[in-house]
Amino acid sequence: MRYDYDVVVIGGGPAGQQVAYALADKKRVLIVENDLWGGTCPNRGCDPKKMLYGVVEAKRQTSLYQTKGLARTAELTVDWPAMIDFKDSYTSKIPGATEGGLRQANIHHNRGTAKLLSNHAIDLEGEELSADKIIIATGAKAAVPNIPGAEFIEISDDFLNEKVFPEKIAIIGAGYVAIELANIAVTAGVEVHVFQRDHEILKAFPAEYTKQVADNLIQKGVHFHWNAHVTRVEKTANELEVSTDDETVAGFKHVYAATGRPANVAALDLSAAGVEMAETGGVKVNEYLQTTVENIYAIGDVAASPAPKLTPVAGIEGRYVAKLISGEISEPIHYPTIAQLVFAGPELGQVGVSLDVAKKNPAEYEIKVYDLSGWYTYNRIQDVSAQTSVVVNHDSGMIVGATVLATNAEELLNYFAEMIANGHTSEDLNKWVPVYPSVASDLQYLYE
Ligand SMILES: Cc1cc2nc3c(=O)[nH]c(=O)nc-3n(C[C@H](O)[C@H](O)[C@H](O)COP(=O)(O)OP(=O)(O)OC[C@H]3O[C@@H](n4cnc5c(N)ncnc54)[C@H](O)[C@@H]3O)c2cc1C
Ligand SMILES: NC(=O)c1ccc[n+]([C@@H]2O[C@H](COP(=O)([O-])OP(=O)(O)OC[C@H]3O[C@@H](n4cnc5c(N)ncnc54)[C@H](O)[C@@H]3O)[C@@H](O)[C@H]2O)c1
Repeated sequence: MRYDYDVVVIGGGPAGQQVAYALADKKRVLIVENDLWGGTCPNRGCDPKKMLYGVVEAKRQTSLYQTKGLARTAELTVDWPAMIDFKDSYTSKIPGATEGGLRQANIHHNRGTAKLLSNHAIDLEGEELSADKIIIATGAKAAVPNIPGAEFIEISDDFLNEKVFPEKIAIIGAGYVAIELANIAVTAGVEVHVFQRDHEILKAFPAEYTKQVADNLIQKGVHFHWNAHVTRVEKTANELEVSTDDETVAGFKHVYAATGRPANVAALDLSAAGVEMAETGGVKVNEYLQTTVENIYAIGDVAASPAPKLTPVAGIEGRYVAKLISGEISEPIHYPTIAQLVFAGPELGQVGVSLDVAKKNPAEYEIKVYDLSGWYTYNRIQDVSAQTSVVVNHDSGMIVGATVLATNAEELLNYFAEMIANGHTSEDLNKWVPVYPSVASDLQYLYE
C-alpha cells in the first residue's frame, strides 16, 4: 500500500519537531500545526516565562547586595508593560523562525487541525491524508476548574501576554506554573493570592525544601490561602471575586487557573483509530511509546509515559521514536538522568535519586546536607540561605541524587546531573581545571 506520507506528525512543538527533523532525510514526513509553530515552550511556556523571570531576578539579586557595596538611591521597580514588550521581542519571532527552519530543511508542513480517521488516515481541514506511521505530539492544555464563573478564569498563556500591570491577582493551584507566576508577579509588585486545595506546594519536590520556597514567597508578600477549595468566581463592576468554602476575597484584576495540564486530545477523535487513553490521563503508550494502535505513537506532554512533562523529555522521546521508525534502534526507551527545576527566585531543583527514596532506603543511601552559604560563590552573591542535600550511594561512595535550593541553582544542578549521569567520582573532578572562582570550582567543597 502506498501512503501519501511515510510519517505524519501531529503537533509542531518540541516533541513533534524532533521527529520531523530526525526523519527529514530518511522518510517522506508531514508535520501539522493548528496554532503557533514551535508549540508551548518557546511561545507560551519555558522561554517567555524565563524572559520575565530574568527581569524580576535581576531585581531580587540586586537587593542581596544592599549594604554590601551597592547603594540604592531610588527604588528599583519593574516596568510591567516594558517587561512584556521585552518578552514579545523574543516570542514574536518564534512561529516564523520555526516555520522557516522547516522550510529550509525541506520538511512538508501544513497548518490546520488534524483529526484521526483511521489508524492510517487523518483529516486535515477537510483533506484526507494517509500515512504509514502517525505520531501524536499535541502537547497539553491548561485545565480550568469547572465551577460557576469559569468563563472569567484565565490561564498562564494570558498571564504571559498581559500588557497592563495587573495590580492584584488570584492563582488557583500551587504547582510549577502557579509558583513561577506568583514569584514573577509578586516581585514585580503585584498583590498575589494563591488558593491551594491542601497545605502543600510543588508536590514533586521534597517537603522540607518546598516549605522554604513557600516561606520565601510569603516573605515577598504572597498570600497563601491553604485548604481552599475555590467554589466560584464572580464579576463585580471591573473586579473579580473568588469564593472558597470559607471566605470570599474581592478586588482581583485577574484570576488564573494553574491546576494542571491534561493531554491535548480534544480535536483528535482518538477512538476513530482505536487509540486509548491511560487511566492516569494522557495517551496510553508502551515502552516503545506506541499507543494501543501499533503504527501510532505518542510523545511529549500528550503521552502517558513515565517521565516528567518537560521540554528536554519531549525532545528525547521525539528522537527515540525517529530512530525506532528508521530502524536504527529496536530497544525500549531508556530515559537518562532528568533534572527538574522551579524558577522561584531562589530556584529549587532536583536530579537523580530523590530525598524521599533515599530516606526510605537508609541501607543503600546516605543524605549529606550542605549549607552553601559557606561556599565561595554563594557567599560572594550573598545568598545566605542556599542549601543542597546530596544523596550518596553507600557502596560506591558516588553522588546519585541532589536537591538544590539556591540562587542560579540550575548551574549547580546541571553539574550534579552530569556527575550522576556519567558516574563521576571525586577523582574525576580532579581531572579538570574549571574557571576559578566559579560554581564549578566550588565543587571541591563537596569532598572536603
Ligand atoms: C507556563 C509554562 C512554563 C513551562 N516552563 C518549562 C520550563 O521551564 N522547562 C521545561 O522543561 N518545561 C517547561 N514547560 C513545559 C514545556 O513547555 C512542555 O513540556 C513542552 O512544550 C512539551 O512539548 P510538546 O511538543 O509535547 O507539546 P507542545 O509544546 O504543547 O506542542 C504541541 C503542539 O501541538 C499543536 N496541536 C495540538 N493539537 C493539534 C491538532 N489536533 N492538530 C494540529 N496541531 C495540534 C499545538 O498547537 C502545539 O503547538 C512549561 C510549560 C508551561 C505551560
Ligand atoms: N520549570 C519547569 O520546568 C516547568 C514550569 C511550568 C510547567 N512545567 C510543566 O507543566 C506541568 C503543569 O504544571 P502545573 O503547575 O499546571 O501543574 P502541576 O501538576 O505542577 O500543579 C497543579 C496544582 O494544581 C492543584 N490543583 C489541581 N486541581 C485543582 C483544583 N480543581 N482546584 C484547586 N487546585 C487544584 C494541585 O494541587 C497542584 O498544586 C508541570 O507538571 C511541568 O511538567 C514545568
